[in-house]
Amino acid sequence: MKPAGWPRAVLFDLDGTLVDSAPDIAEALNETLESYGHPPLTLEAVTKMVGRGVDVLVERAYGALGLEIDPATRERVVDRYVKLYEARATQSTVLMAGVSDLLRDLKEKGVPLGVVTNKPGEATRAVLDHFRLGELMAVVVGGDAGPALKPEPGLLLHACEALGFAPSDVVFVGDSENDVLAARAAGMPIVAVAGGYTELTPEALGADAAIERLDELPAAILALAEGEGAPEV
Ligand SMILES: O=C(O)COP(=O)(O)O
Ligand SMILES: [Mg+2]
Repeated sequence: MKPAGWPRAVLFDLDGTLVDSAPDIAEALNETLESYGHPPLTLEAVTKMVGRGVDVLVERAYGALGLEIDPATRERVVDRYVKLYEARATQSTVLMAGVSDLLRDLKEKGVPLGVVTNKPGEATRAVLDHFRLGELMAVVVGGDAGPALKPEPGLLLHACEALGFAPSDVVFVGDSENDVLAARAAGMPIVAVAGGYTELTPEALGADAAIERLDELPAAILALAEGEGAPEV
């Protein structure tokens, strides 16, 4: 049983958790590939490449096309991709089901909220502001904030520090193995939500709680606060 007022804050992953951003990511990535004379990838293929940050996205795209990429070229390709993505980050992107209600509900209950994503900060803020979610966030940490990307714990620890709360008092909500590993390494409780950009089920991700939809989050948090562990898988 956790003390009253637990958790002190809730942090969310972005891509595949709060927003379905894969269509804009795929479009910007394909524009980038085309500008270098390479063929496009399908939305389905790109969706599975999202979540480890922009360097890995570009590496995976080149790998899928059977192309080698040296570090200097990758840097140039990543720069172009980031520019193209920033220019269209909110064209086809939509909120995941239940996001607005959930965030406003948590906010009304006085729970500070934040976003911790591997997506670079500028595009992250543009997406959040487009959906008027930026104003709900006490902290927003993007992939270029300084610390190593998830699955390393640094971005999450950075957010907890900014909020002034111990990691064990802050719940993280994400869609991928990356998020689970980062939270574990940071010492944070983690809730995995289905419908994101992994082929694994939320149960298989090994989180403290697994939910099908975001509107199940308050109940999952309550169960964690009451000391109910993750269901056996
Ligand atoms: O890979 C990315 O750029 C972002 O992914 P995330 O929001 O799931 O961390
Ligand atoms: Mg994600």
